[in-house]
Amino acid sequence: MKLLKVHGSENDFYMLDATQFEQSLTESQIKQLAVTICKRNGAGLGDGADGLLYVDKADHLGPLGKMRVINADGSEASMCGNGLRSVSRYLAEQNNEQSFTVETMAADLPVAKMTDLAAGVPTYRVQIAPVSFAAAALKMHVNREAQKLIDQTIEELDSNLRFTAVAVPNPHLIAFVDEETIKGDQLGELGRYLNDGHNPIFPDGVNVSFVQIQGANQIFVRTFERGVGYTNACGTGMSAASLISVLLHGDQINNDVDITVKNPGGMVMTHVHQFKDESQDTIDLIGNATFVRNVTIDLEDALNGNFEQAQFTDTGEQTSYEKFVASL
Ligand SMILES: N[C@H](CCC[C@H](N)C(=O)O)C(=O)O
Repeated sequence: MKLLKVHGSENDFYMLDATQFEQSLTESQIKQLAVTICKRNGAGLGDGADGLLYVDKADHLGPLGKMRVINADGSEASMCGNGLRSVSRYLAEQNNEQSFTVETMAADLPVAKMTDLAAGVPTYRVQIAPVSFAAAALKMHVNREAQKLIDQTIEELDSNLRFTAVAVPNPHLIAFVDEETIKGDQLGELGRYLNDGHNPIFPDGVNVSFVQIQGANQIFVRTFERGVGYTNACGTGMSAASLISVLLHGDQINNDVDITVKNPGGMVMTHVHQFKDESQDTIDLIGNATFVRNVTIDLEDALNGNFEQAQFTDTGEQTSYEKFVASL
């Protein structure tokens, strides 16, 4: 079995092209594979990963392929912004196309190859959509079943932070904080509680992001992800944060201009397209699609966590990415 180790802003994944198999994997094999190979601290395949990007033939007519996202804990997400850039690059190079759509759980999304952000840093733009502020779309129960949460405190939380919740379409909870707070572990405390599997607010969990406005059209985003924990970056989190920044801080962060989004893993650009009917809002996410190494391992070995025979071949791209980050 061939895997590619990839990352978007150091949010790293194993990418598996399912079309290599005669026989498709079963749902339980896909889940078991994600949980087994993503383990960190030497317990998984190589350096582990934040999740598994499962690429398959599209069901719909038109898209060049389909992306599924399995978190490190085996839960499936409806969307993955950083992962979609690597999937787009993979499909672009396989099909010699530069602009096309990729099928995801909720929508067939337009993607395109862009000018490299830096030498040796392949760069793609992906559309993040659909957007919804509805509590039902977020599976959120706050403030006595409020239909939306826009820049408000959550009564059921002992926190005086003001939050906004938006699905893109995976669920995100966003709060604007100062530099000191973004460096602390209040984000982790919130993230662990809201993803404990039985809290009454987000029974299905939620990705939680703290956002610091750093200047005109410049933000810093740190995310505690559902099903993963702290990640270096979360593409849908940075996209959601950009949309809410335009909504609540439009004097500093503007609609329809490129926004620089820094994160612990590097930097991406976003571009918010806001419409009167907010359910039509979309966010473009532009950033690296780095292929770090090729991995070959027997499927049964990977499923059983026997990694000794795995073969790793580095592409050399990580050096270029690290040079890019050092230049920020
Ligand atoms: N890291 C991904 C998000 C994964 C979302 C997953 N954590 C969930 O929604 O359960 C991104 O770049 O958008």
